[in-house]
Amino acid sequence: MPRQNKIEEINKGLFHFLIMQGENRVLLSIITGVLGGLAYAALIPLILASISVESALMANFLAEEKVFVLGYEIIQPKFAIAFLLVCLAALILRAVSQILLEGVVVKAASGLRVYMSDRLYKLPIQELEQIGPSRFISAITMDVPTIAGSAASLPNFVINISVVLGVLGYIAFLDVHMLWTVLLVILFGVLSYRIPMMFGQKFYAKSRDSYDDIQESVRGFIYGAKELKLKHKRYQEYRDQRLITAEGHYVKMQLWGGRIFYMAIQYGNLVGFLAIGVIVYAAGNYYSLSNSTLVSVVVATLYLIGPLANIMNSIMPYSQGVVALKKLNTLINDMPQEPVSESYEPLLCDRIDIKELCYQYPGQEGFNLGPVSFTLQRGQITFAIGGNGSGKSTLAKLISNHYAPSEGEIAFNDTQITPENRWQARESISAIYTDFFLFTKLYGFAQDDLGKVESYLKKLALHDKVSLQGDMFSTISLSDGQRKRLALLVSYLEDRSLYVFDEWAADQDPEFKKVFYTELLPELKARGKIVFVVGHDELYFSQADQLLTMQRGRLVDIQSNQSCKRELSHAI
Ligand SMILES: Nc1ncnc2c1ncn2[C@@H]1O[C@H](COP(=O)(O)OP(=O)(O)OP(=O)(O)O)[C@@H](O)[C@H]1O
Repeated sequence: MPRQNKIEEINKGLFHFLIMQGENRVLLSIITGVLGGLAYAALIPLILASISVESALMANFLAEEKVFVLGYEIIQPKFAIAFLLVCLAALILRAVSQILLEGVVVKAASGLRVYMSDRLYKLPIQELEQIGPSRFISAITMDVPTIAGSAASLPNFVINISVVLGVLGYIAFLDVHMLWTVLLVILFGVLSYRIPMMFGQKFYAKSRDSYDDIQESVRGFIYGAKELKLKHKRYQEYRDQRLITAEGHYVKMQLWGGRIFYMAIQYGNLVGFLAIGVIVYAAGNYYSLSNSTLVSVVVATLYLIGPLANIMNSIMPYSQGVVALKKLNTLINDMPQEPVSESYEPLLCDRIDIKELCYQYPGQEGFNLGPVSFTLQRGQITFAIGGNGSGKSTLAKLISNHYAPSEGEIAFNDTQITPENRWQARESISAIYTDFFLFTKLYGFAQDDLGKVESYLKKLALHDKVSLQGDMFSTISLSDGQRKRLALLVSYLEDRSLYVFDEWAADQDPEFKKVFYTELLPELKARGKIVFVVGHDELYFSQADQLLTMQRGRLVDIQSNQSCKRELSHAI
């Protein structure tokens, strides 16, 4: 099964997911864990047999020559060697079990992070915006490590279960009534222990929900740092109403969850002693156990206390893992995927026909775009203008195929854009939005493309600031306007059919604004590109071959080249 599909097994539960990741290694880890646990359990009958030699068989076995080590006489050397070998086996098997699973868990956690990033790539932009970054960051930085942590406790759980089973087997060998007695006490302990654990898990689930709010409020401290520093009252209110409220809820839920878990764990730790109490004060007498059998049963039960406590203790990380897994699965289920494209070959695009295009933001009633119809032509510059919130950027994101239309169609030449060919359509587009992201490295370019960087840096007046080192920019610590110019350089290098600029010139100085409108855009036009510009720079409307005016989501006017020029002379 391909690795990606194996990661998708996450929705079938933690254990299933692990098995799918580690194939034989998880099973091998369980087998070595079981054997290691049994070896550990075998130590107790070995010790008890060594100190109470009763049977003739045993006496025969012990009849041997004396052995000295460092001047000390070793009594029952055969038992001593067996003891040493079993210790060694327990040590090696338990370590191997943990090392094997740790390898699976670390790789599974890494696979999950990569999987989430791949899912983000396939997530439509509108859902990405709707879900918001906090949930993704919490999932990757909190849920994945919690799931990994709980999965890593599996060998410990298996080892301790085998120790308990092994010791119970020995108790059964000593006296079968004592086995039922101990089993009943353990069963009662485990069942009664589950009740508080269920409540504890509920509190952990609630605390996990608050963690998304904490993440969101920390984002405010990072991205709103300047605004917060300029007004102490704003900081205080934001801190109290967002961070402290979220933290308060998180801490409260964590503490309640922790209190219940720790009380339950302590109670769980007592179960072994409870069993000893029942044996010593009631069952031993009731079943007329000999003194030596009673001592052996009590010692064996004492030996159960540690493993039982470990089993109980591993339930807490497991519960937290279950909560994290649920949270991660909910997020994954909220992440629809765009269909995978069979080809990333750019679509031919000399003309774009927009017909009766409509768009509504998911879950937003207030704003509807469209229906709008117009055509974009190769070698033409189209400006989209209009007031704030009139729908220009929304229209740009529809044209650049980041949003899928609610109704209507977009056709590149005569090919209608569908979910199946949308990835190909995107390969014909280069876009710079107001929230653009600049990668330090020029990813996805051939070495030949980079030859033009030097001349573009000069054209964009960046050659004094930035240079290309290999395929990396020497710096991207630039002013906002300069960073946008660098984004324009990347866009130029891409050499696509359609160029979309959303208020690109808004933070350029007047000199460079002029360069952009009167040199760079006409140059793209001369190269036969389709250019779609969102902007408010009336002074340069004359550069447009087509002027689209938006108002409250409607396209209220389309002017062609000549009327654009008339418009400008009126404005002047
Ligand atoms: N991510 C979003 N989620 C939900 N609704 C949105 C989102 N972005 C914009 N809107 C809604 O769409 C409307 C149009 O926004 P859009 O960004 O397209 O306007 P615009 O014309 O580009 O404005 P501006 O000139 O201010 O950039 C807004 O009034 C808002 O109600």
